[in-house]
This record gives sequence, C-alpha cells and structure tokens, in this order.
Amino acid sequence: MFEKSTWIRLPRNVIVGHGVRSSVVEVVDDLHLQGRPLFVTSPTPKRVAADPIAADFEATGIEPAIVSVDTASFDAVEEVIETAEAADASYLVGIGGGKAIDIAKMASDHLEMGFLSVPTAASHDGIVSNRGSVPDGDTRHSVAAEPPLAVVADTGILAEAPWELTTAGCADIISNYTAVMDWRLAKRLKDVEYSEYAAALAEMTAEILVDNADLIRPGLEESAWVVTKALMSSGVAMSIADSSRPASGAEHLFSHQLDRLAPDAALHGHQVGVGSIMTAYLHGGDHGFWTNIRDALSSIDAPTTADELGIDDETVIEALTTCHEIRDRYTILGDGMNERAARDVAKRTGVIS
Ligand SMILES: NC(=O)C1=CN([C@@H]2O[C@H](COP(=O)(O)OP(=O)(O)OC[C@H]3O[C@@H](n4cnc5c(N)ncnc54)[C@H](OP(=O)(O)O)[C@@H]3O)[C@@H](O)[C@H]2O)C=CC1
Ligand SMILES: O=C(CO)COP(=O)(O)O
Ligand SMILES: [Zn+2]
Repeated sequence: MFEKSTWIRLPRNVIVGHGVRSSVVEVVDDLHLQGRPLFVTSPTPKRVAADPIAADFEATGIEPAIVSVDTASFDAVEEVIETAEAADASYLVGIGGGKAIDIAKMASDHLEMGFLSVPTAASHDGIVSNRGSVPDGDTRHSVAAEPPLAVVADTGILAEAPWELTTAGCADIISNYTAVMDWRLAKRLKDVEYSEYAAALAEMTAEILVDNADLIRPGLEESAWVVTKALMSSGVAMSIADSSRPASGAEHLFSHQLDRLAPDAALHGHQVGVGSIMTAYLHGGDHGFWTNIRDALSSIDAPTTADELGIDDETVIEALTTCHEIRDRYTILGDGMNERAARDVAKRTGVIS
C-alpha cells in the first residue's frame, strides 16, 4: 500500500523589486491580517526599514509594536513572544538579516501567528525557509518554524546594504554544492530522508548564481535582484525537503563551530563559503571541483582564506576537527577529522598558510 505523504509550506506572496518596501501595508491587507503587528528587527535594519515601514502603518491608523534583538538565541525568541503578548500583537513582521527573520519565524510558530519576512540584506537563504537556526550551548538546532505568509524584498534597500552582506548571501548559495553532496552521501550510507527535487533545486540555484556572477557587482541593484531570487529558491528547496539539508552540510557545521570559537568574527555566508572549499576537497574526485568553488567565491569578492575571514589558522583547525559534534547530521566529515588531516586539507586548499 502507498503510504507516503508530504506537506510543503511556502509563502503565499513574494514581492521583490525596487521600492516595494512601501507595499507592506498593502500586502497585509491582501492577506486579510487584522490588528496590531509586532516588528521584529535589529538595530541597523530598524533604522533603514522598520522605522519607515512603521510610519506607513501609522499613516493608516495602526501603531506597530517594535522589538529589536541582538542575538539569534532562544532567549531572544522568548523575549519576542513576551513582547507580542504584552503588545497584544496579532501577527509578526521580521525585518532585517538572518537573525531577525529567524527569531520572528520561530516566535510566530510558537504564537501560532502569521509572519511576514522583510529582508534588509541579501545575506542568507533563510528569507523564505520554514526553518530557524539557533545556537544552544555546544550544539546548534535547525528548528521547524512558521514559513512567511509573504516576503517583501526591496532591492533598493538590499543594494544599499554593505556589499559584504550580498557576497555572504552568494557564498551561502554556492555552499549548496557541497551541502547536496553531503546529503547524497548520507542517503547512501545512512539512508536519511532525501528529496531529489529539493537537491536538484538547491544545486541548480547555485549553478544559476555562478553563471550570472558577472552581474553581481557592488552598486548594481540588479545584483540584489539576482542574489535575492537565488536565496529564495534555496529557501524553497529547504521547505520542499522540510529540512535544511539541501543548503546545509559539513560547511555549515564548520561555520556553526566558528560561531562558537570566534563569535562575530565573520558573516555566516562567508564562513560557510570557506568551509565549502575544504569539504569540496574532501569529497575528492575532480581537482576542478574545489577550485571551481574557490574561484566562484573569489569572483564575487567573498573570502576564500582564514585570513580574509579574520580568523586565525588554529581556530580553523579546531573548528574542522570538532564541528562534526555540533549536531547529528552525517556528512563527509564522518566521525571527525584528526588534526593532521585537518591541517592538510586547510593547507592544500590555501585556507591556511
Ligand atoms: N533559517 C534558515 O534557513 C537560515 C538561517 N540563517 C541564519 O541567519 C543568520 C545569518 O544571517 P545574517 O544576515 O548574516 O546575520 P545578521 O542578521 O546578524 O546580519 C548581519 C549584519 O548585517 C547587518 N544588517 C542587516 N541589514 C542591513 C542593512 N540594510 N544595512 C546595514 N547593515 C545591515 C546587521 O545589523 P545589526 O547588527 O544591527 O543586526 C548585522 O550586523 C545566522 O544566524 C544563520 O544561522 C542563515 C541561512 C539560512
Ligand atoms: O544556514 C542554513 C542554510 O543556509 C541553515 O542552517 P542550519 O545549518 O542551522 O540548518
Ligand atoms: Zn547558511
């Protein structure tokens, strides 16, 4: 008897383009959302987007509550839940980078409220995904969460954000190549749940981004357009898989461990990009594979070395040798690398000197 079933949760509205920030009120109306929104943001996104959007709401007689978060943590999710209850909010709007959007989607899941995703940086592929990523002591959870009812991505705002945020988003996408290789390996060796559609979409997204690398230049609003579409496509792959597997393999474990060992040293996307160079090398095969990843990263100005990340060589080795313990996710790292092997891969790929 056939007993399989799937439930794919995706945004109902996706609005991308120049000046669409001013459509948030209209989108809320289109979704028939009533009552008071709570904006979940962080300091810079508050200034560049949340405050002007709040003014648009005030002009219609609605005064949004606003909470600004500093870290991606369960404490921050709790703070948002308490603020939503105290403010009698009826839906949430995540306005910012990956941190603010992740916290909004997890809080809205707990509150059983809808949420809108308004990215201010094309820096991560959690813009549409139905998952949050939160560090918790020695581990890092990929938490099932509410997908956005709508995404409003203003390419004007995204293009004005610091260039390195956009290159971080590109690197998060390029890392899909190794994430999918890890996923296929885990399917073969551990028979984990696997979706060929999600894997193909994640890979194709990386492919299209790399093919359009010459359009990705600072000061070009079209870059924000190209990168944001890729970030959304990658997020949809995660939603189809109902897992972050299509976009998160060993290179993400490496980055999550760097977040613990060297907090705030570099952006998420930049760390996973450098991790991807090394895990591509570990996957072996064609010499061109890891060099292609390195060259794709450098063609869009993303870091390819520890030095460029602002992280010292020994921290890279520590992260490589311990990051398999971060979570129960089988990857090319298997049950861990020893120090000699880690130093060898980091040196051969030029990540450390
Ligand atoms: N759920 C998922 O599927 C995914 C989740 N993630 C998560 O997302 C996070 C990484 O996202 P990322 O965006 O790099 O992290 P942050 O949200 O921390 O943003 C990075 C920096 O960009 C700043 N910023 C954001 N927008 C602007 C702007 N328009 N102008 C100037 N500065 C701006 C932020 O300012 P400020 O300091 O004021 O906040 C912050 O300093 C990680 O926690 C990662 O785990 C990543 C990928 C997928
Ligand atoms: O960053 C992600 C995909 O780009 C997902 O993060 P996790 O590794 O926490 O699942
Ligand atoms: Zn990522």
